[in-house]
Amino acid sequence: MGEYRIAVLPGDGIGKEVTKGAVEILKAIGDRFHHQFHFSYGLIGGEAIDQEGTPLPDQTLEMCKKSDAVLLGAVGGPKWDRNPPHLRPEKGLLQIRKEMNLFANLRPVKFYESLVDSSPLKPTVIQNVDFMIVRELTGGLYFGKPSERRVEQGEEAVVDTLFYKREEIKRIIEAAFMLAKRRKKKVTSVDKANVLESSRMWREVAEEVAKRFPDVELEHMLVDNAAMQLIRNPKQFDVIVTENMFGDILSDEASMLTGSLGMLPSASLSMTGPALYEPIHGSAPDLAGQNKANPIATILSAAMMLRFSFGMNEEADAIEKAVEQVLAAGYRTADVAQAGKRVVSTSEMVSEIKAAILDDAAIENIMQVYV
Ligand SMILES: NC(=O)c1ccc[n+]([C@@H]2O[C@H](COP(=O)([O-])OP(=O)(O)OC[C@H]3O[C@@H](n4cnc5c(N)ncnc54)[C@H](O)[C@@H]3O)[C@@H](O)[C@H]2O)c1
Ligand SMILES: CC(C)[C@H](C(=O)O)[C@@H](O)C(=O)O
Ligand SMILES: [Mg+2]
Repeated sequence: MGEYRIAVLPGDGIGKEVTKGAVEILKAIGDRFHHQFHFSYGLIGGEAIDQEGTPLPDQTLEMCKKSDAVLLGAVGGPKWDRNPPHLRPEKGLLQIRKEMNLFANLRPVKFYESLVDSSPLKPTVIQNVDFMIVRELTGGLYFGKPSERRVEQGEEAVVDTLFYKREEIKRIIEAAFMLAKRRKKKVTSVDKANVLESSRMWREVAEEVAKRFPDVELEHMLVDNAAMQLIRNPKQFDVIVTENMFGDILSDEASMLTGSLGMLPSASLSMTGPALYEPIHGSAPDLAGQNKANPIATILSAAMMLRFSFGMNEEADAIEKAVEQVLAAGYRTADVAQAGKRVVSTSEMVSEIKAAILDDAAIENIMQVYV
């Protein structure tokens, strides 16, 4: 029996509700496949500021570094929006990404047939969409220094810095090519090379890396065009690789191809240490505490954890299949609700997915007896 230590950081707002759901699903997987998952909980974000005076307490970071994988909900909320920069919940998230060297953020965008009418886009545009956004996560505008307000010639001014070392660009582009090699063999590198020097180096590095992957096609696309192409013809994409902030924006946009921001999971990987799994959405203060949020993005993030961190493909498949089954049966949280479908709460959706996982196990047991 395998034993795995999972650090859970629920964070703020709906982060708590959706991680609670994903933990329940992991427990069901543990029961069905006979794995021991040990969960330990830590503070991050606004709640950590309130209780410990810092958005990422040392204890939380230590616990995560010692774990086999981390599951995170979301951070942030209006309560902390006027705090100084070092006391913002989002700072805790950026710090944990940096401290754990989680440079590669994988955000898969996958179409679900049963949600075809939940997206505002036409079925012909979104049917069979299946691509991966590879977002650089520990560099770029989010981390460059200086980032400050200052006075220049008596005028109030402000600066943020888009900084990358060549090596940081190289490793994320390599990650994208490695993924593409196992997929449809196409990398779209998204940049703003017509304006930004950082993007011109990005393009140069992409071309160097591409030479080592002759069977993978490389295309460059300017980010403004990419934002448009994602809506015009998303089926053209296989792997998109891009800078931190471009990836943040494009992935929220891409979520609407699946019907909701509440559907998109992610994995943040480092070269060596434990990985972190989180939905791409935020703490949704408008839904917090109401048992209305869609837990599927976090549940699918847990499936990514099983696949990438623990090598459990069958277990990850079981979660993904259960999600598909429950959606196909017509259960919907409010964000993807359609006329004639059954609108359920966060906890009801989790129960349905859990039941589908365990029902399947029951069928398997019966088949083992008779077949
Ligand atoms: N990874 C993170 O922790 C993360 C990501 C994004 C935003 N945030 C933070 O969250 C706070 C709110 O930001 P925002 O409103 O711009 O973004 P958000 O992602 O929290 O919400 C955007 C919209 O999508 C909806 N939504 C998001 N997740 C949903 C879900 N699972 N089910 C149903 N609907 C969902 C929300 O109700 C809202 O209307 C901010 O403090 C922001 O910094 C955190
Ligand atoms: C909360 C914020 C710092 C974060 C980001 O921009 O990376 C979020 O939007 C995300 O996509 O994970
Ligand atoms: Mg974002």
